[in-house]
Amino acid sequence: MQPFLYTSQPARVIFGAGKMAQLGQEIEALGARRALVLCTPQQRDSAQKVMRLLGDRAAGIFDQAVMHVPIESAREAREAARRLDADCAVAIGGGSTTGLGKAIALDSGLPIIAIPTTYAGSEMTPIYGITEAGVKKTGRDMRVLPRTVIYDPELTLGLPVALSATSGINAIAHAAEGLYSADGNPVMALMAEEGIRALGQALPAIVRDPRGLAGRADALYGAWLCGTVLGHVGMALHHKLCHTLGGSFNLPHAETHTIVLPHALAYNGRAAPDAMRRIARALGGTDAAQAVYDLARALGAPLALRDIGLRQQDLDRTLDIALQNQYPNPRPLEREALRRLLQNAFDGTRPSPD
Ligand SMILES: NC(=O)C1=CN([C@@H]2O[C@H](COP(=O)(O)OP(=O)(O)OC[C@H]3O[C@@H](n4cnc5c(N)ncnc54)[C@H](O)[C@@H]3O)[C@@H](O)[C@H]2O)C=CC1
Ligand SMILES: O=C(O)/C=C\C(=O)CC(=O)O
Repeated sequence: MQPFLYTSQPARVIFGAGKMAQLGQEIEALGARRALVLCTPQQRDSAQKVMRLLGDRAAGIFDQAVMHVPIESAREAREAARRLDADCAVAIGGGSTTGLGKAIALDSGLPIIAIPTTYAGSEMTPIYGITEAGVKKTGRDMRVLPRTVIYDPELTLGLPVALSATSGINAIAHAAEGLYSADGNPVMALMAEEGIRALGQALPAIVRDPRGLAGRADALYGAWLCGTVLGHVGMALHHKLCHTLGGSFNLPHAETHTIVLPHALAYNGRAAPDAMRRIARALGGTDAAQAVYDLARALGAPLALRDIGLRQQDLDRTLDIALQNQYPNPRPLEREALRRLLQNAFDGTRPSPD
């Protein structure tokens, strides 16, 4: 056993079909009276359901959550919270909506209740991201960690199959990098392997039967575990590359993670054999990188960066940005090998050990 440091973060998690009905009690338990409900324009119906559920505890809806939290929408949401005299916020949606709640909490300390409807995992982390003048900055601050999280699989029944697949692999990426994190620990390793296992079984079940509650519940369970890992330990090369591709080329978040992960794992394979063994075991394969690639292919997910809007001429710039700052990674960052990694991800090649 290697030496480790383990710090746990407070979490109140309510899990189960129909559990959204408990929201009023949870707001009361926080000592709050007026909730601002946050959502994307596409999920306004869900926010209206929350409003009806809350009755006179509902302060209003702010429905302008967008991916990567542009500072303008963060400012508008903060202003709406002040104008409506909200003393808490309920974020119903994926990582973009939770991220907007975090931007409010960072500024005001307002407690957030998260009701996740994708598998991105932001609800379990003290990580925030805000985009200003085309540059996305992320940071960690305990003020933004949602105080209560309600996982209700019924709310995910309408998540399109394509987004379910890529969002699920976004979650697997948190756990995979958690397994070789520079500040990993045995508790997070247990959660990571179990999270990958749960998602590896649930995602094919969702593709077969998108409205099957059992598959949806298992995927949300996996997302909770993987999100917890992201919240507790540092990430590495894979998240750095995806952050660069999302922030600088506006590539879609979950799809980018899905395409890059097998190649990042192939790059790190020899430097992190124990993590790779655990990832492969969790997915029932023999090679971690290939098992993730084969899962994505079986789910019908995109496999090549060229298919989601990146251009060949963007690869060198991606590499330059990703190499600007050093960060912990099991294998040192080697320019030529990383360029090969990016080319393989661009082409969608099945990875082989690098
Ligand atoms: N701070 C953190 O710890 C983390 C932050 N993120 C951030 O979250 C964002 C991505 O979040 P995602 O969840 O991937 O996407 P998202 O929150 O942007 O959602 C994608 C789309 O799916 C819709 N949607 C969500 N749930 C749905 C459902 N159940 N049924 C039908 N439609 C639904 C949304 O309204 C939106 O149009 C990125 O900005 C990423 O950086 C992601 C992971 C962790
Ligand atoms: O970029 C953020 O908002 C913060 C972290 C993540 O998005 C994690 C991830 O890349 O999935």
